[in-house]
Amino acid sequence: MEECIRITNLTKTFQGKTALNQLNCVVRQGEIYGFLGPSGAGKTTTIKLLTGQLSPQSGELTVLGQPVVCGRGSLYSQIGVLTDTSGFYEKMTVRENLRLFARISQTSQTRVQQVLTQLGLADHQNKKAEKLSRGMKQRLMFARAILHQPKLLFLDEPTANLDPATSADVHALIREMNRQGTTIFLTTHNMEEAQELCDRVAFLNEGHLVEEGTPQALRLKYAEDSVELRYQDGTTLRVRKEPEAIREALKHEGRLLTIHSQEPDLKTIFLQLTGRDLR
Ligand SMILES: Nc1ncnc2c1ncn2[C@@H]1O[C@H](COP(=O)(O)OP(=O)(O)OP(=O)(O)O)[C@@H](O)[C@H]1O
Repeated sequence: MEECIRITNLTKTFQGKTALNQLNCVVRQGEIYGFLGPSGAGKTTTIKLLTGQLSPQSGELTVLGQPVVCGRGSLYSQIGVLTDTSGFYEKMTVRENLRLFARISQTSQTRVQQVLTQLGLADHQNKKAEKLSRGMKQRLMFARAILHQPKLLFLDEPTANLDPATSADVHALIREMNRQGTTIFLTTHNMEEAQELCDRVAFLNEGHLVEEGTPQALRLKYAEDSVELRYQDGTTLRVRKEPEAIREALKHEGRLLTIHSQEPDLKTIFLQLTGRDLR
């Protein structure tokens, strides 16, 4: 699979304080890559560096085959960014906002109608942006970010402060965009979100990348080396995850109901690796 993002030995400091320290990672084209870490880990800083809004102290960044140069906008026609500071004009309607952004990004006006429909905004297109619910505002920001059909979309905490139903809608949108070929670089501290959505995840802690892999591979890697057997009479047995131990346990008189492998969730793995919770 082709590379979409390459980060090599990236270091960023703010007034002498290290935010990112010798970071390395590769995002492949077509994947949903989750960049996970607690508050202050350096997630937003990484997005700003990758989108040329900050320059690093050292290291190299390549996005869609081009070296990233701070302040140079040559990538902007191919990437979309959604952060909590992504804006729109409150006093303009949904449609007017998108028509304006379409003009700025030299996107056809027919695309506006397409995006309004795709994001379920068509029925709200004549509403002023300030009158939208939080979930609909998030959709409008998404609409703005994907209007020009970017190959790569950066989503900085796309479901922060959204209720579960709206978050589920946003997840569906992310999946849909990804199905249509957009690579997604997503930051979150919501581990369930990451587990459900991401093809691969990276754990960031205090500016270091401490682990990376598919959610399933990580769960297996950090799985306890024991299984739990549950019998109809209510007995449970925990034995080593080895054929001999399991065979022995199967000799138990009661009728076996289930065998569970003890796989931790991403939150537990992060805690185990860093001693920190993901808040
Ligand atoms: N412009 C800045 N000036 C000084 N320090 C900064 C600046 N931007 C970020 N930092 C510091 O860099 C570190 C990483 O911040 P960053 O915003 O990237 O974290 P984050 O993982 O995105 O956190 P959150 O989940 O809260 O958004 C923090 O210690 C933050 O205080």
